Order: sequence, then structure tokens, then C-alpha cells
Amino acid sequence: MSVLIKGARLYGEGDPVDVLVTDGLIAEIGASIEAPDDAEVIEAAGQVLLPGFVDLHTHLREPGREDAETIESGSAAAALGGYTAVFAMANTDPVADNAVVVEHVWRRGRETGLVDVHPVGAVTVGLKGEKLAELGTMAKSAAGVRMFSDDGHCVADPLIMRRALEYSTALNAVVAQHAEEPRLTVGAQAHEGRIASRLGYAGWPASAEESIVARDCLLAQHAGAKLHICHVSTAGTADVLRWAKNRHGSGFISAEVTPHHLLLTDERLSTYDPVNKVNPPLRTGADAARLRAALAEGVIDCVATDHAPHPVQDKDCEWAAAKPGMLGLQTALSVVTETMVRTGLLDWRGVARVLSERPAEIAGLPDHGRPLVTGEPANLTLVDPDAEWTVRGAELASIAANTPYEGMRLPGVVTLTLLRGRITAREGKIG
Ligand SMILES: NC(=O)N[C@@H](CC(=O)O)C(=O)O
Ligand SMILES: [Zn+2]
Ligand SMILES: [Zn+2]
Repeated sequence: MSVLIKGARLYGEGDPVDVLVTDGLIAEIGASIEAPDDAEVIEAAGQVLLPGFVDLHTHLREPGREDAETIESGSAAAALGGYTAVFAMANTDPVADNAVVVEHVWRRGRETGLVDVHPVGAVTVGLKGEKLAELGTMAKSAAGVRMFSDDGHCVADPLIMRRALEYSTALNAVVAQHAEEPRLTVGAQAHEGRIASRLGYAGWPASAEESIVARDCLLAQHAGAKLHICHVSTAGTADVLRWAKNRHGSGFISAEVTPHHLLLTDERLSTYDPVNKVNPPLRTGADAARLRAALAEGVIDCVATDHAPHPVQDKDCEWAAAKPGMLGLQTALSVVTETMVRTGLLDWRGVARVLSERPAEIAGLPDHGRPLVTGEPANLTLVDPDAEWTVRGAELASIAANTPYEGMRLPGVVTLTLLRGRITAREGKIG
């Protein structure tokens, strides 16, 4: 079976070309390729071909919260969003802190077959922050875990974090930190600042994030380890990262920003709608502007969704009782188009870097985020850069519907996703 993509521009650059995909690989790229008899032909005039997206930060909720998302529904959302690989966070129930759970997630991902699902292993047993999980056993399992995180919780104890970093070097793994000093965020509900004061919410200060990022960059350097910072949300964190990368090198320190922290601000909180509740909280417009600039510059390496589905009863309630988190997989490309491409901060080559190449590198995936040349694996995403769509939570593939972009009109539509040459999503439909 082959697929012939006709008339797309690679990275949105140069003249339109035809791309023939056969046996899971890019077989030929040329000005005009004749379709083989068995080929599925995709008319792609005006569209941009990119390497398939890689999400370093997804919550698929299986096992344990299948009323919010399953590996199957989350994989569908990923494929429709243009993703060919996702990293499934460990804060499931039971926690992915052992080989049995990570192998289950990995196997269910394979069976579903819509996106490569890589389980993230917990750093500590039960995400409790007290005792290191069996990182080595998870690394050696069939799931081949190479990213560890207690995401949802900070590895707050500096000695535990130090040991995790040290162990991870022997496993050639990366530790991804949810940077939140818990003593500074007790009871916190919103970004500490003008809006939180006005609404009467306990504040989540920027320094709760920045102090952990600074600490962990120093610990990572000392251990010679790879550290990844999850969901960077403040201008100050960008400053710390710039300093740390200069000192330690960007091969060791990496960071992601979420689409929602690029686009949304705490101005939205005045409606008291918990759809806007997320951890770390939406920050100020000045923070969002600095995050966009840091992403364009490479101080922040990549965009990760922090796709966090929650069932209606956990979101449709009073603010303080609501769970933090928002959907992200199917809206990421559009939010990046809106905030980074339409503003001139990134071209499509830059989008390939932040949504595909850098995340694949950080996680050590050999067959994603590869150049668009003959012989490479056909993990590909086709984007219509000029099309727009209106987000409707109920129409997204996730079981949960907690999108903060409800009713928003956004630019950039994923029209085709190929995983190893197989069509996983096409024109908004699976397969
Ligand atoms: N981001 C969130 O607000 N929530 C995440 C946890 C996390 O990423 O910290 C979740 O699991 O729901
Ligand atoms: Zn987190
Ligand atoms: Zn998360």
C-alpha cells in the first residue's frame, strides 16, 4: 500500500512537490510523480508537509480514569491533532511506577496503533516523593521507558531529585520535572497577582516554579544528567533556563511550554469557569509574551500539550473543588499557528522544530522528527495553513470535553497524519 501526497510544500518552503510513501518510508520526492496502481492519492495543493508531531506530555488517564480518557480515545485525539508519538504521564491509578503498568500502557498503545504511545515512568513510588521507583526495571521492560516524571506532583525533596538524576544517566533517560515548590503553593488557586487578589483566590507565585527550575538545573549539572522542565509558565523561568543552558548546554537542559500558556492569560479567570483552571496556572499577558519569544529563540525547546482530560463532574463545579487541567491534543497545532506563525515568530520550519524535531530529540526517539527526505520513516503531518475551524469540545475525540477554546475560531487544520506510512487521520476522521 502506498500514499501519494500531491503538491504539498515541505516545511512550507520552496515549490510544491509530490511525496510518495511506500512500505512505511518516504520512497520518492519529486516535481511530478506518477501514482502507482495501489496508491491512495492525496491532493495537497496549498498545504504544508511536516514531520509528525511528538508530544512529550500527555495524560491518557488509563488505567484508572477511563471516564475521562482511554488510550484508545486519547490516541485518536493525538492522530487527529497531527501527532505520531505521545508520552503518557505516569499519574494514573494505579500509578505507572512499575514494569507491569508501563507495559500495559505500551501494549494498549500498540494495539490501538494510531500513535506511538510511550509510557513515562514515575520517579517515586506512588508519586509520593519519598522513595525512588524502580527506574531500571521500567527502563528494561518491554516499554523501554526513557522518560521519568512525577508530573502532577513536584519531586520536591532535593536528595530524591538528585538520586533520580544520577540513576537516569546510567539509563540514558531524562527526568521531567513538574516544577512547583509545594510549600509555596499550599491552597493556591490562581497565579499570584492582581487578578487573584481581586477574585479572592490564594496565589501560586511565579517563584514557586522558578526556584525549583533553578535548583534542578544545578542538580542536573552536578549529576551530568538530562533534565526536562514541564509546562514552563513564567517569564522568570525563561531567564533561568537561558542562564542554565549557557552554563550546562542545551543537550542537558530542555523545556516545554503548553499551547494554553502561549495563548491564554489569567484575565480569563473573572468568569470563575473552572475550564480555565490548570496547573501551573494561566499567568499574565507579559508572561505569555515572554514565553512566545523564548520558544521562538529556542530557550524553550518545544511545545507539549499537557493534555489533561477531566470528566464533567470534576470541572463543572465550584472553582476550588475543580481539578486542574485542559484538553490539548487536537488544538495544539492551531494554537501554535495563532500565537507563533500568524505573529511571525516562527515559520513552518520552526513549527517542525518545536512540535516534532526537538521533542523527538529530547526523548531520544530515533524514528520521529526526522528530515523530510527519501528513505526516512513516513511519520508525517499535512497541515492546511489557511483553513480555520471552530473548536467544539463535544466534537473532539476525547471522552472528556474540557477545552478552554470552546467556540473559538482558530487557524491551521491538520488534514492528514501518517504513522509509518499508514493513514491514521484524514480530514478530521480516524484512519
Ligand atoms: N496540568 C494540570 O493541571 N493537570 C495535570 C497534572 C499536571 O500536569 O501537573 C493532570 O493530570 O490533570
Ligand atoms: Zn504538571
Ligand atoms: Zn501534566
